[in-house]
Amino acid sequence: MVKESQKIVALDQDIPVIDMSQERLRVSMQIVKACESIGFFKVVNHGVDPDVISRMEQESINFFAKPVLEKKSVGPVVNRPFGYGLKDIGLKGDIGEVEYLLLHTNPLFLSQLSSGNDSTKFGSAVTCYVEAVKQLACEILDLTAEGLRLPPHTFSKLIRAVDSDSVLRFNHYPSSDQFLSGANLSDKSVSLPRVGFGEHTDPQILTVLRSNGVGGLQVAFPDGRWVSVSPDPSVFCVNVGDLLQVMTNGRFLSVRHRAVTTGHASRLSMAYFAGPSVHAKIGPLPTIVTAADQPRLYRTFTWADYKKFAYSLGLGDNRLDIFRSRVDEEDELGF
Ligand SMILES: C=C1C[C@]23C[C@@]1(O)CC[C@H]2[C@@]12CC[C@H](O)[C@@](C)(C(=O)O1)[C@H]2[C@@H]3C(=O)O
Ligand SMILES: O=C(O)CCC(=O)C(=O)O
Ligand SMILES: [Fe+2]
Repeated sequence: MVKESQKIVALDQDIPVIDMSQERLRVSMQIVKACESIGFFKVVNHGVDPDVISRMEQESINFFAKPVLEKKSVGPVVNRPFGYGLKDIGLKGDIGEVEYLLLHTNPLFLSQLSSGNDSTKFGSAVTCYVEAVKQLACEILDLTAEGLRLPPHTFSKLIRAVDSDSVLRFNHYPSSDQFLSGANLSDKSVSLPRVGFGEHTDPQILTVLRSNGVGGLQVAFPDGRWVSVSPDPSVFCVNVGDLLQVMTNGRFLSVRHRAVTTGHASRLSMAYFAGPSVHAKIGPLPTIVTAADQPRLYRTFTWADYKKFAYSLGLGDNRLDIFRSRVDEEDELGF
């Protein structure tokens, strides 16, 4: 159950909606402003083919409608956290009213993807969707770099790397008649809303999320308000991840967010987490540190180090603080 202190006090009129069909300079300035002030925004006129989206949505509806045993057998067989999950999030005992499918987006993995009889259709829908959202993520990152007056591919080159460690996640928050714990609304002990996906930040560079028309996503504003994002299947929600906060030396905010479920209808979300190669060295960009005349806030680390540490913690724990620079530390990054 969501605690009293964590309840929503605002709806999303304060969330920036960025029209990507505007003049490029304007879009890039709006993106930078949104990343600095909240770390979250919506994009419209994003150019992603609606057929690619609706095909992916239909395939994920079909997937979650299957019996649990079949969902668990989605292949190729991989270790947790990948594959189908029911309520368990991560490796540290976090749970939520959610079932999900977590896939690595490496093309070799996607080419082997199988999900029962409809494997080819499912695999091809995923491949097309990943290609489209990756393209969108790279475009947004290029605009971001331009807005910060950095070389245009500063961030997107990390995502375009052949060994980029990007993942795709499908989340299904069932309606109360399908609650995963077996409870239903006629049971007076069931308190609503319930936590679907607990409060957290996304560890990667950038997240591009699309949902059906059912709400549930909430973002924490810097002033302490939790803002409920109104659902719109035609937009993509974009949020800054931990690595982008580090690379911008804290200028951009990796926003805390969560998903709650009211049980009125089932929510389906699909999130693409754009990440670098596990070997990539991540640290504050020297130009940003110098230009802003700011002390360097974070050390340099590899994405592999960061992920390993993230998985040793719970969902809502602060991961970034441990990577803060010590005062006596030199800037050792040759980025
Ligand atoms: C508890 C955890 C689950 C998570 C990895 C983590 O250690 C902390 C972040 C979680 C998160 C949030 C964004 C993505 O959904 C995810 C796949 C990711 O990369 O970081 C999940 C991880 C997960 O569910 O395995
Ligand atoms: O389902 C949602 O809207 C949010 C999911 C989320 O934050 C995540 O998968 O990391
Ligand atoms: Fe998230």
